[in-house]
Amino acid sequence: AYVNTKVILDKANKEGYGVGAFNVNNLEFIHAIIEAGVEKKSPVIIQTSQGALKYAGDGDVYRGARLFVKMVREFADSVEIPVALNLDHGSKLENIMACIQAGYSSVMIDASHSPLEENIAITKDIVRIAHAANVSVEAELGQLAGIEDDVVAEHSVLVDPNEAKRFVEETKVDFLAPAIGTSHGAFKFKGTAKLDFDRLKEVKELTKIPLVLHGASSVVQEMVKIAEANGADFGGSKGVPSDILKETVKYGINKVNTDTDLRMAYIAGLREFLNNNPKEFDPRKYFATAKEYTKKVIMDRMEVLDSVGKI
Ligand SMILES: O=C(COP(=O)(O)O)N(O)CCCCO
Ligand SMILES: [Zn+2]
Repeated sequence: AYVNTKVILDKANKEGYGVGAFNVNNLEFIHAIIEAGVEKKSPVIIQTSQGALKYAGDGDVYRGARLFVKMVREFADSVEIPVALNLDHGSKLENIMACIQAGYSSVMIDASHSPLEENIAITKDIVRIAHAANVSVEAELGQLAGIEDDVVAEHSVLVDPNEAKRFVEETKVDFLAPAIGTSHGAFKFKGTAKLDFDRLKEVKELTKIPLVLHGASSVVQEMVKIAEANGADFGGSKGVPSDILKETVKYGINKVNTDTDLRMAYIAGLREFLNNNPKEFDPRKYFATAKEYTKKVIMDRMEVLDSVGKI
C-alpha cells in the first residue's frame, strides 16, 4: 500500500527499528526494492534525488516527479507492504513543489548549508506548504563531508544537539537528519569508521522524532570484489559497517539512506553479466543479474536494520 512516510517512520520510532530509504533513478531499481520488501515483509521508502527527477523526466522535473509517483504507486498499490516515496535532498523550491503536486509521500528540504536561522526559516515555509498537502517533511542539520549534490563540504560539520531541539520545535519538521560523521558516496572514511553516537543519543533525547542517517551505505565488499573482478576500479572504497549501522538504530536512527550500495550491486551484476555473455543484447536479460544482486543487498540491509516482518 502507498503510505505517507510518517506512517512508516512513526512506527519505526515507536518500536525502535530502522527502515531503508533506497534511491532510484529508473524502473529496474524500483523492481529490486519492491521485490525485496515483499520477500522480507518489510516497509520500504523509495527516494529520488533532484537529479533523478531530471533524469527520468528527460529534462523536465515536473514530468519526472509525476512519472515516479505513477510507477511507485502502481507497484505500491499491488503489494501488502507499506511503500512511501520521498524527495531526497530537495534544495530548489521548483523540485519540492513538483513532488508535492505529483503526490510524493514526503519531501526533504536540505538547507543544511545555510546558517541556522535561514535553515529554520526555509524549513518552516516548506513544512507549512507540505503539511497543507498532507506531505511529510525531512530536514538536515549539520553537514556531511564530501559532495552533497553540487555543494562540496570539505569536512563534516557535526550537529549541535541544542540547535536540533530548537530547530524541531520551531519548524515542526517531521524527520531530522543529524550529521554525525558520515558522508555520501563510496569513500566515507580514511581510517576506521567512526560516528558520534553521543551526539546522536542527545539529539534523540531532545527531539524524540524519527531520525535519518545520510551516507549510510556499507560499501558491501562482496559486490566490490565482483565488480573489480569484472573491470571496475573501486580501490579505497569504504562504508559504514553493519555493526555500526545497528548501533545508530539502537540510538534512534529510523530512516537509513542507501544509494551507493545499490549502485555498487547493480554495476557488479551488470559487469559480470556483460563479461560472461558477449552475445547477449536483450536488456531484460543483461539487467537481470544486476537486479538480483541489488535485491540481495537490500534484503540483507533489511535484516541489519531489523525492519523484517515489521508491516
Ligand atoms: O544519504 C544518502 C545515501 O548515501 P550513500 O548511499 O552514498 O551512503 N542519500 O541521500 C542518497 C543520495 C546521495 C548520493 O549518494
Ligand atoms: Zn543524503
